[in-house]
Amino acid sequence: MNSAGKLTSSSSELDLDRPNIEDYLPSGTTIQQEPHGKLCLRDLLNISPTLSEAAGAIVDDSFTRCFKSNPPEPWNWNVYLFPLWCCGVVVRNLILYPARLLVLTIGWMIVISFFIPVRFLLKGHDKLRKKIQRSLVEMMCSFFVASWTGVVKYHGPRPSIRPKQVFVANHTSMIDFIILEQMTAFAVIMQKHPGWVGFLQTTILESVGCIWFNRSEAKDREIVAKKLREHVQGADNNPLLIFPEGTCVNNQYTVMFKKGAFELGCTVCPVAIKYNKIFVDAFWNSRKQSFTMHLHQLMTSWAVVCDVWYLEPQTLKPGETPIEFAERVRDIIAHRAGLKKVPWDGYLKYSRPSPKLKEGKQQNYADSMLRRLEEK
Ligand SMILES: O=P(O)(O)OC[C@H](O)CO
Repeated sequence: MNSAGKLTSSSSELDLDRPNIEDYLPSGTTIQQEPHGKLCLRDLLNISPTLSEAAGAIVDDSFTRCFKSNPPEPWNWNVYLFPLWCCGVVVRNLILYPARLLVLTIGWMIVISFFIPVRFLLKGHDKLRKKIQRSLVEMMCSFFVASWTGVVKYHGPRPSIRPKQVFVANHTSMIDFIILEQMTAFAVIMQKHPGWVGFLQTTILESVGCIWFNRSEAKDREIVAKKLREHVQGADNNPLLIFPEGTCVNNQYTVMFKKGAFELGCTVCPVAIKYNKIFVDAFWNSRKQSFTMHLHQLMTSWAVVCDVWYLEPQTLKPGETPIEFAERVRDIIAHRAGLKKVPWDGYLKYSRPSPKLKEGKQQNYADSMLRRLEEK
């Protein structure tokens, strides 16, 4: 790449990474709109863009922003709205929640009472057993969606079982998987969880070909890569679903896609998921709450509203690398779901930045300084 090209790409990366300092300034004004005669924090930040960037990185950075929950806007602030809000709290917690819990329990009882006999009695009839298990998993997910009064609009053709294709979606919560699974019994690649979720993974979900791994184990990653290659070769296997961000992002941003799904030599079918935060924020902030508490939050809200788009399948273009392919698909999903792209690896949530990444950032910064000096 020539130096002009390099400067352009680092410039766009810096743009993606630019902090929202204006969010932290008094409302109604921007850095550019200075009130006359009064010296404020804004004036100080205006002295130099570098200082403004540094201050931005201290108060807020694009990585942290990807994982920030969005608390609901308060609307109970006057004398007639407050009693209405109180009624809502009572209805949601004392009427809707128990009713939804009952629906979920009944649903579970139905699924399990069919699942166990099917698993043991249809041992010699693989095709029929797989078909029934697929329907039971879809049914189980439908009960989950009903338990939060999920209002899900699906756009585009429903996925069908075809060999050598992989579905990739942006990731906000484990409920993404439930929402997609109620329509199609995907074989999903996911982090192994403890507790009841882990139990579900290793019993019911394994029956549809789901693959679990521990992202901190390098050995697990190799095994998963091998299992993935085997899975896509099987003509009868359920369609593969991967969340290439590898972690939950707050549905306003999208972090880098891991290249694993894009080097399998398969057709990649992008799926964009956008939640409407009108009643509840569907982002699962796993550092702050367990999945059980996340579900409780959804089940005590009025409804979970979201749109799902099955987008046009994509194939690797001649001369394109898997990383470029991943980036192209990320563009398509980000555009459809209205997500802002940031140049971060989501796994940084769990590990320190590598020297390579730090050097890359330093290089970008040096390039931007050089550019500014050249402009002078
Ligand atoms: O947001 P994380 O990184 O805890 O990921 C949670 C789950 O593994 C998502 O499927």
